Amino acid sequence: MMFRAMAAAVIGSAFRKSRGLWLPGLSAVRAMSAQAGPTPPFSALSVSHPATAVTHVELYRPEKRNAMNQAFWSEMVDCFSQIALDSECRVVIVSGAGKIFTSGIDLMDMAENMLQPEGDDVARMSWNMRRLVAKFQETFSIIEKCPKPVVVAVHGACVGGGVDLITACDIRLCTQDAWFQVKEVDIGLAADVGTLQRLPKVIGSRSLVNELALTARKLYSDEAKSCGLVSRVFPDKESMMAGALELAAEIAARSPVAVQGTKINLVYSRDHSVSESLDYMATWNMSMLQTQDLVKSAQAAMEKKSPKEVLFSKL
Ligand SMILES: CC/C=C\C=C\CC(=O)SCCNC(=O)CCNC(=O)[C@H](O)C(C)(C)COP(=O)(O)OP(=O)(O)OC[C@H]1O[C@@H](n2cnc3c(N)ncnc32)[C@H](O)[C@@H]1OP(=O)(O)O
Repeated sequence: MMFRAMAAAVIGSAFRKSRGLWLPGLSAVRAMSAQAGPTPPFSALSVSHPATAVTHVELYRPEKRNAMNQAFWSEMVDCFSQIALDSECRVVIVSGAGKIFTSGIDLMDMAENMLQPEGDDVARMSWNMRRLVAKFQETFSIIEKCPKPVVVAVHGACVGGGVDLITACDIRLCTQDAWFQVKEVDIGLAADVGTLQRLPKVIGSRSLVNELALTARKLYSDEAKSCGLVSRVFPDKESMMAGALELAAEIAARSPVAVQGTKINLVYSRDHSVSESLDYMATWNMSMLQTQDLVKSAQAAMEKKSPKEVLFSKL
C-alpha cells in the first residue's frame, strides 16, 4: 500500500516536470489524483500535464475543503493567464483535491481581511470595495476569457464560489455524490462573482435559478443533470476523472484553430444577438478559414482518417 502511494507520488511529480508525456488510461487518472501538493509558485493550486496538450488545474487545499483563500483568488488569474499563452496546452481540466470540490470562499479570510477596503471616507472605501469585487470577479472571468476549453469535474460539495467557478467553465461533469449550493444568501450577501450572471444562461429555467439563489437549497447530481447544469454524471471520482481525460483528449486531438475559435464564438454568441454573432463569426473566419488546419482536416476526412491522425501546428 505504502509502495503504491510512493509510486503514485513519483509518477505525479514526473508529470509536473515533463510536458507532453502521454500516460494512457487509468495510470494517467491515478496520477491525476495522486498529486503531492501545490505546484510552486502556487500554494492553493496544483498544476500538472496528464496527457499531451492537456493541463490539469487542481484546487489544492484539501484539509480546508479547498476553501478559496486570498492566494487562490490571485493564483487562478496567474494560472489561467499562463495557460492562455501556453501553445502546448489545448484543453484544461479543473477538479478539486481531497474530499470535495470546494467549500467556496474561505470564511476565515473573509472575516479577517478580505473584504476590508481602505479609504478615508465612505466614498473612497466604496470605490476600493468596487475594485475589490471586480478583482474577485476576474478570478472566474479569466476562465471564460481563456481560449482553451475548460472541463470542470466536480465531486462532493460545490458551494458558493464553487458555483461561480463552474458556471465560467465550458463543460461540467460531476459524480453521483455531487451537490451544488448557491450559498451566498445564507452568509448575508448577494452572489457577486458570476453565479447570478452566468447560471441563468447555463440552465434554462429562470424559476429554478431564482429558487436556488434565493433559498440556497442544495441541488443534487440527478437534478443538476436534468436541468442542464452538468452534461454527465459518473459513479465516482475515478471514473469521472477518466471521463474528463477522455473528453479532453478528444478536444486536444482537433485543430486548435477550430477548437479555440469555437469556444470564443460560443461565448460571444451567448451574450449577443444572432445577427451580431453572425457578423462577429464572419469577421473571425475571414482570417481563420485560411488556416492550414482546414486543408489538413478536410483531407483527413476524405481519407476517412480520424482527426487524431492529423498533426496540427501549435497555437
Ligand atoms: C467578494 C466575495 C466573493 C465570493 C463569495 C463567495 C461566497 C461563498 O463562497 S458562500 C459559501 C461559503 N462556504 C460555506 O458556507 C461552506 C462552509 N463549509 C461547510 O459547510 C463544510 O465544511 C462542508 C463544505 C459541507 C464540508 O464539510 P466537512 O467535510 O464535514 O468538512 P469540515 O469538517 O466542515 O471542514 C474541514 C476543515 O475545513 C475548514 N473549512 C471548510 N469550509 C471552509 C470555508 N468555506 N472557509 C474556511 N474554512 C473552511 C473547516 O473549518 C475545517 O477546518 P479545521 O481546521 O479542520 O477545523
